[in-house]
Amino acid sequence: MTVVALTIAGSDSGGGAGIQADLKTFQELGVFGTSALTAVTAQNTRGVHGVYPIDAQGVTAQIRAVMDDFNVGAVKTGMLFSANIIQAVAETLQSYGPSALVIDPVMIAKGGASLLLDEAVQAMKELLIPLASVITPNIPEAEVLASMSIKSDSDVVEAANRLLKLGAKAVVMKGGHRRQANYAEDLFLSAAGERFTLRSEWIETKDTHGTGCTFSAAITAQIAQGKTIAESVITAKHFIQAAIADGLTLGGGHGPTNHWAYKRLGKTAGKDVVLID
Ligand SMILES: Nc1ncnc2c1ncn2[C@@H]1O[C@H](COP(=O)(O)OP(=O)(O)O)[C@@H](O)[C@H]1O
Ligand SMILES: Cc1ncc(COP(=O)(O)OP(=O)(O)O)c(N)n1
Repeated sequence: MTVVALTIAGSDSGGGAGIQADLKTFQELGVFGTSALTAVTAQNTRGVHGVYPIDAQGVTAQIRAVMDDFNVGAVKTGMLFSANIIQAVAETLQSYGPSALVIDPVMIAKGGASLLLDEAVQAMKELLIPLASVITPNIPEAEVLASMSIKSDSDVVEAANRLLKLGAKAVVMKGGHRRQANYAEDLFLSAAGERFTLRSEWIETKDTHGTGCTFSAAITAQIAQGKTIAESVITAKHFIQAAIADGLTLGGGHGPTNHWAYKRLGKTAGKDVVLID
């Protein structure tokens, strides 16, 4: 049976992040990818040169077109840009009943461009996060959503707990903005009480464009195929580790990760991922 996943996100013309990263990841993990565009960005490895949002009605129509025709195993959201779009996405998904939902709360691109208006943060907290099977913030995003600064390990745990209180069933606090010695550590916490850290070797590279999109898309693909949230997060960490380890040096800025690496080079391309309870 062909498994279908839906990504609701922005387009990255440079192909490393956004909808393009999601669809490449779905494909590599054996899932048929569908999409609803929220915005078009004029973007490359050097930065974001323009943001052109789709109106909320258009976003709703795309989601409906997919949901009315396919049996969608899991949905992910990426760049949502405005409160109007967030409201449209939340209401439309709810009208189809509960489905597995991975929220990557995209706010700011690597070069500093804003991909979420300030006015949209409250809508994300109130309307969307309560629907999340899992939310995958990086540290700056978690600071905004949890309304606190994150400096220590205990801050990471406290912020994750605050996100669970907003209604998410699970949280992955990504460690790409908080290097720990030679490691990139992601903390998984669930409302059901599961907790573990995924530790991988830190890879010295500037080619990390789209890491968050690729990681959350890999989680979505796994959930769509019937894996538990925890199993999906573990596989996704292997996928992103391989994709960064064998990154593509394309363009003059932050090059994209390599979506082929996980299948071509083996689980982690020689870079281990360790699960710490
Ligand atoms: N230099 C790196 N080496 C190894 N893993 C990394 C590196 N940078 C990011 N990661 C991993 O990539 C994933 C995405 O994290 P992060 O970069 O924090 O997200 P975002 O792209 O949303 O800012 C996480 O699993 C994180 O641990
Ligand atoms: C269209 C679009 N969506 C999301 C992002 C952010 O992607 P992310 O994976 O967080 O990677 P970086 O931008 O931090 O490299 C984006 N840039 N564009």
